[in-house]
Amino acid sequence: MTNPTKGHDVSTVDADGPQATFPAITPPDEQARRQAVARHAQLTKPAGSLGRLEELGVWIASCQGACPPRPFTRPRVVVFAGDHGVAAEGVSAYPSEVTGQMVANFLTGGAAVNVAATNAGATVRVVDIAVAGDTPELIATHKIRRGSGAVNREDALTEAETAAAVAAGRAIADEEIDGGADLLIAGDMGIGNTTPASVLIAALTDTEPVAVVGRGTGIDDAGWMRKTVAIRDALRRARPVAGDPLALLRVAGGADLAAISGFLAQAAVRRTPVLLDGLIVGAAALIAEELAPGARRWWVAAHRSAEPAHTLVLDQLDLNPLLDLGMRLGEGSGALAALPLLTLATRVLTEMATFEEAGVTSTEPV
Ligand SMILES: O=C(O)c1ccc[n+]([C@@H]2O[C@H](COP(=O)([O-])O)[C@@H](O)[C@H]2O)c1
Ligand SMILES: Cc1cc2nc[nH]c2cc1C
Repeated sequence: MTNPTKGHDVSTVDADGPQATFPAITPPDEQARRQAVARHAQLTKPAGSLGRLEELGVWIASCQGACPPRPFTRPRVVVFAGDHGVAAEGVSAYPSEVTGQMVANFLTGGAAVNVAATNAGATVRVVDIAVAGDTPELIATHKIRRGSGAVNREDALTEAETAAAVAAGRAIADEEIDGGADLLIAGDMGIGNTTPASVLIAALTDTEPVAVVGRGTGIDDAGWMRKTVAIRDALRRARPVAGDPLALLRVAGGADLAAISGFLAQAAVRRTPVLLDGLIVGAAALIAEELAPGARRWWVAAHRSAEPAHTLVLDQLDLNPLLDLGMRLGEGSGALAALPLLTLATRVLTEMATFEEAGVTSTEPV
C-alpha cells in the first residue's frame, strides 16, 4: 500500500531503460525539529542530560515531520547478497561459496542479522543481486548477474547492468516503503566485497591504497599484501572516473554496491530514515550522496566499523557514529545493534513527563 504522505517517484524505468537520476532531496522537517528541541527542554531531566539520545530523538521527529515522534512500526533490513570476481585473487579469508551458503542461513534464521533483528524488533529480507551460484531458496527477481567482475583487472559491470542494479535498489526501497517500512537498513553479504568497497572509498576521498586496506573477514599478512595489490590496481582503473558515480560503480564497484546506493538514495527521496551499517554500506552511501546530494540528512551512522576506510566515509559524510564496538561483520548487524537506541530516543520524547505534568521545579532558584 502506498503511504499517501510520502511522495512516490515511479519514473525509475522509461523507454530508454532504467534511469539513474534522482529528484532533489528535501531535508527533514525543520518545524518538527524545533518542536522536538523545545520538548526536550520541558522533559523532567537536566537540559541536555540525555546527550546523543536527545539529538537522535530530534532527528527522528524531523524525519517523521511529527513531534513527539511515532514509535517505528516496521523497521526493515534488506540484505544485498553478491559475489565479486576479485575474491579469486586471495583477498578474503573465506571462499566465494560462503556467500550463497550464508543466504541460506539468513533464510533459516541462523545468522547474526536474524538474531540482531529479532532483538531490535526488525524484520529481514534477503535479495540475491549478484550471487555467483544459484540461490534456490529465493525467487531472484532482482538478480543482475552471477558475480561482479574482478575490479583489479576488468569492469565490475556493464553500463546497462549498473543502471539496472541502481534501479533494483530503488525499486526495493519503494517496495519496502510501500509495504509500510518506516525505518530502513541496508545490509550486505559477499565474500571479497571489502575490496571494491575500499576502492570506491579511496577514489571518492582521494586516499592512497594502503590507507584503506583492512582485514575484512580476517586475512593474514600475505592476504593483506595480495589485497593491497588488488586495491592498488583497481584504484588505477577507478581514479579517472572518480568524478562520475555511475562510471565508478561500473568500473570498480559491483551490482550489490550499486543496488545499495540506489536503495539509500531512494529512501531519502521517499523521506524515510535510514540507519547505516559498516564499510560496504558506507561505500554505497558515498556514491548515493553523489547521486542524490543531501540524502545523508536522512541517514544516521549506527557504528564505526573496524575497517580503516569506514572512518573516511564517516568523515566525508560528516556522520558521527552511535557505537564503536569493533564490529566488522556486515549483514546490517551494526545497524541493528544501534536500533534499540533509536527506539529509546523515540520513547523518551513520547513517554517522559514534562516538569509541569510531574510537578517538578524546572530550574533551581538562584
Ligand atoms: O561491514 C563491515 O564493516 C564489514 C567489514 C568486514 C567484513 N564484512 C563482511 O565480510 C565479507 C567481506 O569480507 P572480505 O574479507 O571477504 O572482503 C562481507 O560478507 C561483509 O559483509 C563487513
Ligand atoms: C561466515 C560469514 C558470515 C558473514 N556475514 C557477513 N560476511 C560474512 C562472512 C563470513 C565468512
